[in-house]
Amino acid sequence: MMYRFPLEEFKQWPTPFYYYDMGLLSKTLNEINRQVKGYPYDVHYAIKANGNPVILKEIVKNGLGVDLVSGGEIKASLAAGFDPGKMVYSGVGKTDWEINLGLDHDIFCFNVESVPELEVINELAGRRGKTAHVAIRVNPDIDAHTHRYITTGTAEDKFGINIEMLATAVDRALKLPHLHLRGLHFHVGSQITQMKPFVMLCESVNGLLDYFDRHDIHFELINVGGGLGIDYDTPDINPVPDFQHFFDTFKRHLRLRRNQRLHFELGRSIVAQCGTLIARVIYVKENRNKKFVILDAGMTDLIRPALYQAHHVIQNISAAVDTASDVYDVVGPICESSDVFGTDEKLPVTRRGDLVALRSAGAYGETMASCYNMRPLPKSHFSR
Ligand SMILES: Cc1ncc(COP(=O)(O)O)c(C=O)c1O
Ligand SMILES: N[C@@H](CCCC[NH3+])C(=O)O
Repeated sequence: MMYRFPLEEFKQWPTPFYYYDMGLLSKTLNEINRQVKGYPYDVHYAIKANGNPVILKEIVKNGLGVDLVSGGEIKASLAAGFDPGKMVYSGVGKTDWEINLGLDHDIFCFNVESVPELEVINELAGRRGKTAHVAIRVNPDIDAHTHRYITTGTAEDKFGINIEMLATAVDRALKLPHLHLRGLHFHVGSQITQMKPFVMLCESVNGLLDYFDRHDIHFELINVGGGLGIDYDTPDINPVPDFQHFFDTFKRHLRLRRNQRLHFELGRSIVAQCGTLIARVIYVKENRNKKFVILDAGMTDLIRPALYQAHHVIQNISAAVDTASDVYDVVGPICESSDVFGTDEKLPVTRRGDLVALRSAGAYGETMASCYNMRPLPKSHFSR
């Protein structure tokens, strides 16, 4: 059965806009908390997936920490009420002002991606008379087999420190006077739907912990990043991702040491399914071989299809259930040939003024919107 949107309300709001099902977000967060209860696990929300203040408030309320990648994200998470004692900050190119902002707020941990960054954080912490808490981001060289633009954990990617250079980096971190090394950080990629890459990650972590144990180096935490994928094809069948399978993988395969905590940084799996981009049909036009549905939303509102050839389920939510169907390319109004949401989409016969839903758009939708073609940013609305 098709998800029921509040159509009468939608008719009154200017399009395009993001609509968030807050009940689903709450259910998703409850499920995460249920799965980690009783385990030494800390879950951080990767705010890059969605920084909408209303969404953030709900996540704060559910007690999660936050995973950051910029000074702007530090500011947004402070404004939303996240506890700095639960803030972790990754990124290959942290600038001085961003590091200083993190230091001023005594964030829980900088996930450091290079030896030069270790040196800079040490120097900036020293100048403030502080100790910076750090974890070293390891590039585990695991291919998560997702789209090549969203793999992060292979040796060719810019992220983290290669395993063969790790011992030297750890040694350096332990010697720098204004750093406290909390542990190791990993992240293998995004939209991962098979558990195999996570099992491989656990095996890699186990091997490294054995190695450091032998050298009498012990870590208080391991951070395995995020990456759990969602069901883009059938969002109504799997509105809440399979967190049980995900956390069980780590419970079964990762050999945590005594008093060691396991950190996670989940983005997409928390917010993707609760968000939908709602657009209005401006025109339906026929060319020689194609019929086009032209929406008032484009790649500026949701860039994932143009950037990663991603597909979001497209639904005409105005059409009556028994309407005859036709086949269309669904496109936006932007002056780019890649501004296409779907080709050969079977939809009910569609007319100017109909409302169209682009599903599973809660993650990397609103946060990646741009003003290209001098368009305004999309607005947002929330379920009651
Ligand atoms: C370091 C780090 N942590 C967490 C995430 C969140 O990933 P996801 O949204 O796939 O859970 C990302 C993005 O891929 C990341 O780069
Ligand atoms: N923005 C990407 C994922 C990248 C995640 C950040 N490393 C997406 O929409 O799928």
